[in-house]
Amino acid sequence: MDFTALLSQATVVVTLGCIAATIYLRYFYVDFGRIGCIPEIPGGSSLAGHLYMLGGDHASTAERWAIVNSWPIYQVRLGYRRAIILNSFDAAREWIVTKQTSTIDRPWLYTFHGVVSKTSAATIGTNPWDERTKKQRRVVGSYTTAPAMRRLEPMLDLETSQMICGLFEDGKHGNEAISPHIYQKRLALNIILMFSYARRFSAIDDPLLLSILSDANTISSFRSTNSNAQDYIPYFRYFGEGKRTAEATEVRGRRDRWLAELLEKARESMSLGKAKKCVAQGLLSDEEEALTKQDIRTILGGLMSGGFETIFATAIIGIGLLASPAGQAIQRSAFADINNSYKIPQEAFEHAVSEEKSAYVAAFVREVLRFYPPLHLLPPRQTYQEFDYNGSKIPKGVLVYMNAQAINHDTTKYGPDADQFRPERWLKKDSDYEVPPPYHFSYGAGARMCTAVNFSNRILYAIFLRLILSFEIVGSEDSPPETHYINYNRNTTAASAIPKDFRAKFVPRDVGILEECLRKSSETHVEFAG
Ligand code: HEM
Repeated sequence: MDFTALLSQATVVVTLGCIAATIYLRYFYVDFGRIGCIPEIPGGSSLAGHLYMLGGDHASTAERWAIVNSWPIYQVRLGYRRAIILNSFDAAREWIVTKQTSTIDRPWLYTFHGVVSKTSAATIGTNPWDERTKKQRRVVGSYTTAPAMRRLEPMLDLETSQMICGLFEDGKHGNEAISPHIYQKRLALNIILMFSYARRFSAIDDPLLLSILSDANTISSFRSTNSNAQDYIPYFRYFGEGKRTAEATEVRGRRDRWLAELLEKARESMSLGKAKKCVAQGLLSDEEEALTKQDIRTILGGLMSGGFETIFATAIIGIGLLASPAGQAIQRSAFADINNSYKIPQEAFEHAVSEEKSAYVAAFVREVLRFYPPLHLLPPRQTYQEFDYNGSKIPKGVLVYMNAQAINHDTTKYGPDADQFRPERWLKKDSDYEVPPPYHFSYGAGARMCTAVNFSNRILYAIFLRLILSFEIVGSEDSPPETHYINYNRNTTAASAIPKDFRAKFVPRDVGILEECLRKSSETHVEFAG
């Protein structure tokens, strides 16, 4: 065969290949065709859809698209998956609360479910909706009811006091500016560990503590839309992006080891007859729910991943806000309200773990969560059944994202001052904008809402009340906190928004009273598994 014939044969093969690829990408690659009634962001490419157009900060780009197009809800393509993004309070309420039975499912994602969770269990928050998930939710819910929360008070007392004590001592009684991050990290991790396994770390440089913190952070990155193109473009699972799979496999091994070690410790201390009231021991001795090993691992995995970074991130940015110039007036208002709510500061310190009596501090907690949602794009939902929306059928199995950053700053719901941090908005009706439950979408909403809303609000209330009561918090001049609601985030490609580093002085309001409060708190008895 001569060269010209060969060339023309090759041209035919390439042309046919291109036609086949185009037909495949156009008609077979994407899971669902365009959904009629919902506008689509223009410009997606055949293979990646809008994935790379979302840039390095998916929540902010999605928020900008909603604003410039005046589309509170729109559709995009993330590789082969069609996705609906909800950007306004009303759209999110309609889809996630009013139509909750239709949007209760969660998608299967290659990296998280197929790799990270392959050898151990996934988590409740990532599981599809079925009888098993329903049962697991019910079981977790039973550990955060009001009576169950009373059992949490001693551990909350211990951890918040240790955090205050660390800032007081290491900050040389308010003379040196320090970074508050590690104290909040330890607090959040210890509370979740004590709640789940009756374990805690006393040293902030304990190697297991540091390993859990770093692994939890890496695992959370496998849930982000930004860092896992292989979830949406399946071919990457075998080529260039395969290094994410290798990373996921490595961290999975370490995570499995420390989860197994924690469960074994809880089991051992039970067999020694030490009755502890942690979730692991409750699950191991359960006789009512017929829990399997997989149920137990899924529940505990869910607690460890759901609670840690969210509490930590919220605590840190709340402190950053208080330490900023604008936060000084907020500290004064909060301190005045605490003093009005209690006879003496010692009483306020003690009761901070058992009630939420200061309306201003409770409003501060709600405003921190609204303004700085720790998860900007919430864990994805998937439609569970077909339903009607604006005259079109939304098929079963479509991805749905709540953009909490956009929803929580929706000016049509919160008013023109939605981009201002104002706890007062929750205290009295001082504007035409009244916001119904869930008030903000940082905990999600509807039937898959966070199972630990009351628990988390109580933890955050105790942290902020005790901090404001104990200290005047002043940001350092050379390393001040960044408090802009987008720019504060250290890594916009991660799933959780962890605030950038900053330093602050924690100046005791009254050393005598503070020492008395800490002494009293140190007498609280908390049991550990060892
Ligand atoms: C500031 C603290 C927290 C925030 C902002 C938060 C936020 C969230 C969000 C956004 C979801 C998904 C909700 C949805 O899809 O509608 C979720 C689910 C969940 N959270 Fe939280 N969370 C926090 C603390 C905690 C804590 C402390 C725990 C456990 C002790 C926890 C356990 C869970 C569980 C088990 C789920 C899965 C629910 C399901 O899929 O059915 N969370 N959380």
